[in-house]
Amino acid sequence: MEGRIRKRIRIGSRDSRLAVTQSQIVIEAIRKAHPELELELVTMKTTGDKILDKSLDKVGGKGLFVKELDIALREGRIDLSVHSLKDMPMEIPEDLPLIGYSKREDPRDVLILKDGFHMEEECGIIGSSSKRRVLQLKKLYPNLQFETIRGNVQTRIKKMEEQNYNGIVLALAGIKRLGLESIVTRVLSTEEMIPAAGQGILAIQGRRGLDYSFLDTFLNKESEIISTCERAFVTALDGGCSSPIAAYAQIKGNEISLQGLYCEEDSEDIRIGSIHGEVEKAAKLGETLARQLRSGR
Ligand SMILES: NCc1[nH]cc(CCC(=O)O)c1CC(=O)O
Repeated sequence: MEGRIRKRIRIGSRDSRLAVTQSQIVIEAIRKAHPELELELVTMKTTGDKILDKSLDKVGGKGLFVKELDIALREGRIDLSVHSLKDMPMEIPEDLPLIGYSKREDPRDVLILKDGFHMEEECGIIGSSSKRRVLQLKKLYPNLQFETIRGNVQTRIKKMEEQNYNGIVLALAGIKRLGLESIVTRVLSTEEMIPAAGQGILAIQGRRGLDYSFLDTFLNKESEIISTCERAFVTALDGGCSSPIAAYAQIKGNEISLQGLYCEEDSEDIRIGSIHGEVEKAAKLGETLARQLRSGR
């Protein structure tokens, strides 16, 4: 043996600041557990990053933020990719399985308001292109109007400051990872605003056949169960990432509870419900709640 074998691992990421920060969290965790590995970050723009002038619903297609990374993974240009679970399509290609999940960061959404604007004012424009967020905020603040806003977190904050928006809604997880907590006006509780399935969780995607045991200390079993439950709910409702669906699962001991929200496309009929049971039944619980909400119970 000629000294220490250096194994190089290339980690693929979108090139937004949040995506890179998230990938660095994973890189640091691997580095700590396996200092012998050589880790390289490979960033790339995805279709979803390139098309900024349209609402995602209009662009259509699923997995707009993952396709380029999938191709790089398949071609062996990267060895794993780091994603926000929330952005992952429900169907994952068989040859590019999800290897595992991070511990969940705070799953709540936050309001970021322009200086001097208060939600109770008679009117105001909130920028959001998420039907899930708009539906739930309309209930809380019927006085407000909503307009689509696109771009990564940085871009949206800038658009709010420079354009005709009085505020925006973002995930606290991303804001925290970027160290931007100081711009948050109000944190919305998970009852006021049920989060998106997977919000706050990072998913690691790999190539079938590769050994990912170097990730073992990073991966979180609870997040895997939570993902199973929340994504079973979304899948059973046939929803992609732009459908008005919310799902939030929590584990306590051997019990898992799931809060779900579902709204038939282009209707105002918001259905909210919850279910709980043993963690072993995570997928079944998600499917059952989906069926109950869809049938109107
Ligand atoms: N769709 C973009 C996206 N994907 C994941 C997050 C936040 C981080 C997370 O949920 O882990 C964000 C930004 C946002 O919604 O504010």
